Amino acid sequence: MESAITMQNVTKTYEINVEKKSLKQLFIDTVKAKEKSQSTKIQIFKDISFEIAKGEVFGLIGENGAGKSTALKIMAGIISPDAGQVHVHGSVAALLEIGLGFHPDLTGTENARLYGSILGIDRKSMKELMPQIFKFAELEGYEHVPIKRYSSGMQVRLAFSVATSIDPDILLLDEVFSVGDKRFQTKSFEKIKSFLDRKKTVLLVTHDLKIAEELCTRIMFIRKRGKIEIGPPSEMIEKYYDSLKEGLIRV
Ligand SMILES: Nc1ncnc2c1ncn2[C@@H]1O[C@H](COP(=O)(O)OP(=O)(O)OP(=O)(O)O)[C@@H](O)[C@H]1O
Repeated sequence: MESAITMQNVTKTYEINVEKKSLKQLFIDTVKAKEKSQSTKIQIFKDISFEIAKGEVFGLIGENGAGKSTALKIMAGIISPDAGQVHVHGSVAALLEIGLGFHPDLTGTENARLYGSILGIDRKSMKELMPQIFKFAELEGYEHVPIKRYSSGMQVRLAFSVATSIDPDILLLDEVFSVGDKRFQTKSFEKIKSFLDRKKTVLLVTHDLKIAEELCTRIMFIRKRGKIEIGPPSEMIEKYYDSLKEGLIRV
């Protein structure tokens, strides 16, 4: 198996401030060199290891707050784990939040160019790609309109189109199908499947289990408190349903 991503013994903890202080109090504390306000730690993952093969559409499912986006952000190199190692083989394009990185006052073209440059695509190649980017996104005519005039669906379509048009080795998608209409969804599925045909790797966070089952080759089910299980889509989805049922019974 040729590996696209490996995570080895990864641990991730977030620190959150529990004490609410006014700005004035924070200033006084700083001047008096008082101890930092109280914080609490939440552990998302403890010592997790797994490998994603080249050519997989790998799904991440689990309840709200389980750590799906955190896992994706670690793999995209946006956040670092506290311990452990992450190895990524190939170029990565990440679509993590609606309009992530889009500047409201810049036009669609300017934002696409900026996004491309962040992903390491030179200006000339981006210029050549621009017509097909706007065509796939069904945004022809909106090239020079500021992003703040785009609907959230239009922004996602543009971001998806840029990320897929630059043809990365690994594509990370976080909940991109919750926006956009059915027809665009179908078109996006085809695009993802074409990635699969060309041995590219796609990582997909979704709450839509039908989409997960249709698209994924394997699924990682993240339980609360960071326990992970990886297996065939139908098996993992069943486990997720069972855990949701257990949760309801407890409530
Ligand atoms: N920057 C941060 N600082 C502190 N805590 C955070 C931070 N980012 C996420 N968290 C917390 O970490 C946990 C996991 O968050 P994450 O966004 O990874 O979950 P998720 O499974 O993607 O959730 P959802 O399905 O709701 O998007 C949550 O409890 C969240 O509040």
